[in-house]
Amino acid sequence: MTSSQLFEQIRKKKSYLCVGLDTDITKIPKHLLSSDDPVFEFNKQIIDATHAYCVAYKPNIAFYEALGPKGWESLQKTLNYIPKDIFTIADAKRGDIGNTSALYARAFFEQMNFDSITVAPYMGEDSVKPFLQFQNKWVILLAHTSNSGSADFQLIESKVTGRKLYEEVLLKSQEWGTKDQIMYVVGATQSEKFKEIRDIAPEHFFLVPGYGVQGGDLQTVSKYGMNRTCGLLVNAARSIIYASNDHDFASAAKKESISVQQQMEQYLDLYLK
Ligand SMILES: O=c1ccn([C@@H]2O[C@H](COP(=O)(O)O)[C@@H](O)[C@H]2O)c(=O)[nH]1
Repeated sequence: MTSSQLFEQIRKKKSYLCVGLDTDITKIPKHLLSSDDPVFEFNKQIIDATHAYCVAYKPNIAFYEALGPKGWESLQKTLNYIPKDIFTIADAKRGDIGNTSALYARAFFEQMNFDSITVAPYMGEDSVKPFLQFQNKWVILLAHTSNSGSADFQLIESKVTGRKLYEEVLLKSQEWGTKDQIMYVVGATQSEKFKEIRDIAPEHFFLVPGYGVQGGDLQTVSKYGMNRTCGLLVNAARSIIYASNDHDFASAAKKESISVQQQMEQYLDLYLK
């Protein structure tokens, strides 16, 4: 999917919501456990209930690979079930020496056909470049993450440039590919930094986790993070998919995603440049 197709979906749905499919078999409603593939059954009902209100789905790969081959099968079935006009993100946080990265890229882009993958930029250009060789596929680089440990390395200032490590990531990596190939992870919990981060990468999409259970502020993120093509995909996983853990889990997820979509509609009216 291209950035203009993504923006078209955002305008059509008046939403920049990404639903996180972090499906934990120990947390899904008990009545699903008797089905052949409880994880897929849960995801299927969540997708049916939420697809009209979101523009992206982000399965975190850890939740599937922890289940072994059966988990990979549930993941592939989920991916095949997602409507084709919805952007898909493999939250896998990969990145290795070039020849290994090339195989990660083939796994997620060719075998599974995800639109995008999250990548840790720590190993530098040759570890990221192999992911950029695929047409209409995206690399989503970790820039300033939502967790408290993000301060440990990402905020270290270079003695040479005076810039923080996450600022160096944002600046340097823009030389490796275009705004139609690279997005950045910026946590919603870092909302006070969105203005300066947007100034460093004015045109790129940001994937914004950390809203919902982690407490990030949607309005501040939207006010300072939005650009001419929205430029934001705000992710919520647990607050939507576990809105209820009973028979009504899908309708509760629908209600929660409608509520987020309605706020996003207002913010698109207010802040789209
Ligand atoms: O900085 C980051 C990068 C990735 N994540 C991932 O996003 C979701 C958040 O889930 P919630 O339930 O909405 O908190 C999860 O998959 C994380 O691994 C992140 O939170 N922060």
